[in-house]
Amino acid sequence: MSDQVVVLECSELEKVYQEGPQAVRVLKGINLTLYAGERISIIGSSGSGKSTLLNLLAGLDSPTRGQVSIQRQSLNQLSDNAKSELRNRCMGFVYQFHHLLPEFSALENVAMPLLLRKGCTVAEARERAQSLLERVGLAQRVAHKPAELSGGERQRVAIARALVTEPAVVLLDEPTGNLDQHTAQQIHSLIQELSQQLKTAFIMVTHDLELARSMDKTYQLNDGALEVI
Ligand SMILES: Nc1ncnc2c1ncn2[C@@H]1O[C@H](COP(=O)(O)OP(=O)(O)OP(=O)(O)O)[C@@H](O)[C@H]1O
Repeated sequence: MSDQVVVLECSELEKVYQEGPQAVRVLKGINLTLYAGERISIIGSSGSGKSTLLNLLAGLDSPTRGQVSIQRQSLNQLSDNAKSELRNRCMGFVYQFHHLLPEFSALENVAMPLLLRKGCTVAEARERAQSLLERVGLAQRVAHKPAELSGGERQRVAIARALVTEPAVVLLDEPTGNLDQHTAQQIHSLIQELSQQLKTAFIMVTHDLELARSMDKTYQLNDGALEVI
């Protein structure tokens, strides 16, 4: 990598789910280093632990063993509030389902992460949201509510919302998984274009091998271990 600043690191990450008397060891010692601007994808069969891994990397769940650091800050040492603050400051999220707030317009949904920050005025948040929506091709849709948008447009709004805070890393969990093939292809192109233009690091979980291969590095999660393929 040309830029060697580490934005996210995990070491010996393990996750065991207790299913009644049975322990299910889903992740068995994952090591990963992500550099500023690096774009990686993670593939793996259903149930291999991809969502579990993303949740741990985001600090939304705690590992059984091992640790995750975001910008050199170990999540194990942070309170839930501090983790939320770190997520808002450093991370963006795109899920298979858009999770937009139905009663708010596209512009308001995209501005929301900035409005949750101290020190950002409503005018600044709206201006930045407008600019992001233009960037994802939705200049004509800013006032529409989620129900008034197509599936692809809603996913574009979700991508704009993930990027509006200029996060160090964006986590994407099956971003094209809920779209028809043609729309998935358009969102695929948008993610490729934005991820190449921005300095943001991307971690994308996908079943789409072509999309996975468009990232800098592709990992496979297999039997609890992560390997580059
Ligand atoms: N909260 C939980 N309690 C117990 N087991 C869980 C829990 N969450 C996930 N699992 C189990 O852990 C394994 C990994 O699940 P996970 O959702 O991470 O897989 P995945 O690779 O994201 O799958 P998919 O591609 O189908 O979304 C599965 O066997 C699942 O049943």
